Amino acid sequence: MKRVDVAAAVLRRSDGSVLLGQRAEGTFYPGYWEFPGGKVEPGETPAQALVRELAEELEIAVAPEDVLPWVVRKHAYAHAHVRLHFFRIGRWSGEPRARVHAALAWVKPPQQTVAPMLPANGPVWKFLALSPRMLVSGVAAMLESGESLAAALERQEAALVRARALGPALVQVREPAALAEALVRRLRPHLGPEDLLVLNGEVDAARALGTGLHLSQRRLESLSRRPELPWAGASVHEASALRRAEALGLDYAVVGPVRPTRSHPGAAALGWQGFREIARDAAIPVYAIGGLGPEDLEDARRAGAHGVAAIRAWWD
Ligand SMILES: Nc1nc2c([nH]c(=O)n2[C@H]2C[C@H](O)[C@@H](COP(=O)(O)OP(=O)(O)OP(=O)(O)O)O2)c(=O)[nH]1
Repeated sequence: MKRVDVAAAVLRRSDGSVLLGQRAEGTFYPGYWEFPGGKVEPGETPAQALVRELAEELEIAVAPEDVLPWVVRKHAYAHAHVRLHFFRIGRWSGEPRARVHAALAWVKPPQQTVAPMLPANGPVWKFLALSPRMLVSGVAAMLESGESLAAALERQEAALVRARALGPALVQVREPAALAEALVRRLRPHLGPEDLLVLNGEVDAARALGTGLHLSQRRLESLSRRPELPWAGASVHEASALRRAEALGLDYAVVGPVRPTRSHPGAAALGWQGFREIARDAAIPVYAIGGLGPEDLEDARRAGAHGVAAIRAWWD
């Protein structure tokens, strides 16, 4: 079977909408919607191919440093096995024009207002609903340092309100069961349809609370199937665990620690280079964690991250 490398762009405007193109008559899968891009030519890197394709297909110019690696998906079509290198681009010059597509549309995830999408793109569209900001809760740690439950919940609530001022949030509740429930009850009134809660705990508890699920690397390694919940992700510390999260079809992974942290003092920090090596060619979005805050988002994206997960940065 022929193997083809393809580079595709998630061009995102500041309102969150993403550009899709409809494939023209006379091509493979005519009428289907895709992310702009095309085949990688011999001698090109996928990022170089994308800059060329975007100039040819849309007449826009993108600087190489604005082409940010995101996820790599494999798909077996009847005509070829494709490896799709998706990049995120938030800055370009020129107004996109349909030079090869039948139509162009700006669509705001998660609503998919155009259809059908190319078969390989379903999971990718789902990933676009994930916020770049994950807040990891810390109520148990606050109680350990002598704070009252009321004060700890109050701080978590205030942290969520601050984070949401920047856009939708993904909240990971990482607490013993009784605290988790109290925290979910406290945070939920602040959440809108674009926010997402995941429980670091048991599948049944997540189902009962109506949240997604976050797995530790140890729990990830004990599973042979994806938990049946709409959203599920995992923390991983090495590439082999990331491969497992991908194989189970999880929606995201969290990789770290990037910097030394107070919550995991013994763990060796990866640094951005170590993070980059683990996250390279990941099939699912990867959050960077470990001594990071919202101000690290730009560096994280350059290293291939979907976003930043933070604990203390939000509530300190
Ligand atoms: N550009 C793009 N291609 C995608 C996406 N999803 C997806 O499965 N693909 C597949 C479809 C094609 O097999 C391949 C893209 O190839 P292409 O558009 O350069 O070329 P093509 O097969 O239509 O035609 P040609 O260049 O051989 O004339 O990747 C996507 O979102 N964007």
